This record gives sequence, C-alpha cells and structure tokens, in this order.
Amino acid sequence: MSVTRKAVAAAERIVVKVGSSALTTAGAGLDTGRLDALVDAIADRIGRGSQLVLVSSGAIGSGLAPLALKKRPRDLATQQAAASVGQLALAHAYAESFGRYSLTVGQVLLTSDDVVRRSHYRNAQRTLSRLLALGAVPVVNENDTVATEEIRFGDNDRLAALVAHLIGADALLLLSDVDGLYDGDPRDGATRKITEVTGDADVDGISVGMSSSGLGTGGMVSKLAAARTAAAAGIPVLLAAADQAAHALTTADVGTAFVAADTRLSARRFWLGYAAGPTGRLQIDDGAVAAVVRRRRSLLAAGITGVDGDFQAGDVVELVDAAQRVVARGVVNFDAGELPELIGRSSHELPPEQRREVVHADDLVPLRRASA
Ligand SMILES: Nc1ncnc2c1ncn2[C@@H]1O[C@H](COP(=O)(O)OP(=O)(O)O)[C@@H](O)[C@H]1O
Ligand SMILES: N[C@@H](CCC(=O)OP(=O)(O)O)C(=O)O
Repeated sequence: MSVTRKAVAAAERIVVKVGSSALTTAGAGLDTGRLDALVDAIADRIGRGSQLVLVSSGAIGSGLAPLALKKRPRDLATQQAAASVGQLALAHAYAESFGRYSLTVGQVLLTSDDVVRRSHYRNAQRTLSRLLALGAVPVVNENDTVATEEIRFGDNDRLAALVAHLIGADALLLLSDVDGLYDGDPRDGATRKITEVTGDADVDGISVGMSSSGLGTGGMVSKLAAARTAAAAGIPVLLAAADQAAHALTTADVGTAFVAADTRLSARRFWLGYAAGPTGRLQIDDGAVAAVVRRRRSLLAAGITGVDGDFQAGDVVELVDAAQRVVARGVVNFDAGELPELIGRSSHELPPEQRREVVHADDLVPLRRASA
C-alpha cells in the first residue's frame, strides 16, 4: 500500500469533510440513514484512538424541506434562512447519532475571517484543540447565516483544508458522492479514476466540473483545490465517496490519494500561500518563473510583464506565468501605481530608492509542486 494511504490509515489527528450531496437528497432533505452510517465509521475510528474533527456541509440542504422549498435557492437571503433552519436539524442529528456511542459533539460555526485572518485564527485553534482534549467531536460548518457573498467560502472543501492545517492534522479525508477524482467529469462517459496524485502535472490537463447533484456547491473544482492546498502544506489527503467511509477510515484503500509535500509549511508560509486573500496579480516571464519557483529567488522588476489590481505595498499578490497559471504568492513591496514604470527594467536602470525586490524570497511561496 502507498505511503500516503498508510499515513491516512494511521493518522492520529484527522479532519473528515462530508459534502451536502452525500448527506441530503433533493426532495427529502437530510438523510439520517446515511448520516448514521458515516457516524458509525467515525465512531469506530475514534474508538481506535484517533482525534477527529468533522467538517460537515448540508445545512442548506437540510433546511429546504422544513421551509417547503423545492430546490436549493439561488439568492443569499433564502440560502441563509435555509441554513439557519437546517444547521439546527443537522446538529441535532449528529448529537443523536454520536450519542449512540456516548460521544459528545460540539458545534463550531466559522466565518472565513476566523480561519484566514492571522490575528483571529488562534481563537478557532484553541476552541478546536480544547474540544478534542475534552474528548468531544467538533462538528464544523461555515457560519452561513451571517456570511456575506464577498467573504463566504460557499463550499466547505477549502474550509476543511484550512482547518486541517490549523489543528495540525495528520490527514484530511474528503467525502463526497463520487468515489474519487476522475480524469474528466464522470457524467461525460468514458473517464478513468486517478488513484494517486503525486504533484500538479498529474492533474494539469484533466477536466473537473461542478456539482452534479444540485446540492453541493464547489463540485470537483473546489475539492481538487482543497486537496492540493492540504497536500502542499504537508498533509496527506484521501478523496472518496461517503458510502466508502468505513474503508476510508480503516485501510484507506479506496478513492484518490494525494501525496503530501515532505515538509510542513509554517503557519506564516501557509497563510501567505493558501489562506490570505490576494489583492492583485503580477504577470511574470519564463525566466522569472524559473528564478522564483525553482531557484527560490526574489522577484525583481525585470521579470514582470504586467500588473493587475489595486494593491498596496505589504499586500499579498499572485504571480502568474505566461499560461495564466498562478505559480506563487507573495508580499509585494510596491503599490500597484508605482510598478508600471519599473517593470521590465533591470535593477541598475532604476533609481537607487527603487532598487529593491518587488517580492522578497522570504515572503514568497511557490505554489506548483513537481510530480514524482
Ligand atoms: N473530474 C471529476 N472527477 C470526479 N467528479 C467530478 C469531476 N468533475 C466533476 N465532478 C462532479 O463533482 C461532484 C462532487 O461535487 P459536489 O456535488 O460539490 O460534492 P459535495 O457536495 O460532496 O461537496 C461529483 O458528483 C461529480 O459529478
Ligand atoms: N455551509 C453550506 C455548505 C454548502 C455546500 O454545499 O458545500 P459542499 O457540499 O461541501 O460543496 C451548508 O452547510 O449547506
């Protein structure tokens, strides 16, 4: 068995994320039979000594039937009303279900600020760690009823990856209604399941689509992004179907495994690369890509070919290659307005007060990982 699957099987601290499409159905809302089966597998893992945080979607889907809504609403206010009703039902169902094993659940509703803002996340970290230390099962969801369109995660995949890093998890399990990552949308016919992802080149050309159930939000796009985020941060990831939870949580011999980077990213570098919201983009040429991604050098004005966004010195920006792929993120040392007259010029052509790195190597996190 692969090292990654072994690591998932043996993880002492694990985050399990379950999607709406695995817990709710279009007409009937929350499916307590499926929820119980998931809880059976989780309780078994906890019984074998693991600490586990559950990130559960399904609030909106669970609130539809009680409010006589036929399908998932598109507008934010109705989604929030449904989440308000549904979250209560969901929390109640988990409390009952875990109660069968004498396990206590604690509900943790987070906004993106709580996990993204460096000054805030220690609070979430403390609460989750204390719940685990007290032997409770934290059940996390986005605080949908107050999150506005601009700041909400929308799907819980990214939230799960951020929580996994936050609590220092040894593995992340993403459970959905599909049994892994396919090289194309499985609804489109002949596609092949990818059993192991070792780096970005393994998934570069594949087509990933949106949710098929009409219940989920991010589809495979957000699951793939979340898996890459966690793996890059040093956390092994398994992506499987919720009805495979028992296997996923014992032998881990199902689904798609994402091999983790050898080293854990520090909290600061993780925040810089994956959690902070970028406010602009710098287009860079091939030479600059080689320098910053492969040789881990600072980004100089000479390698920049374009500037996008209204950022200020000290903000986080994305570095984008000629194929429009985001190759790195970093803290920029100039305001957006200062850069147009500097870009493409080598340091000796610049006035002395502007001869500084545009992004210093210490403040720069490459985002593309080489495949094995
Ligand atoms: N390349 C792909 N591999 C696997 N599933 C895919 C792919 N592209 C699109 N999908 C779709 O993504 C869906 C899962 O996303 P979603 O419904 O948002 O799940 P969840 O509610 O669990 O977050 C699958 O049911 C599948 O139809
Ligand atoms: N916080 C929302 C999650 C929305 C959602 O659909 O997420 P997901 O199923 O993970 O794509 C809820 O509980 O309904």
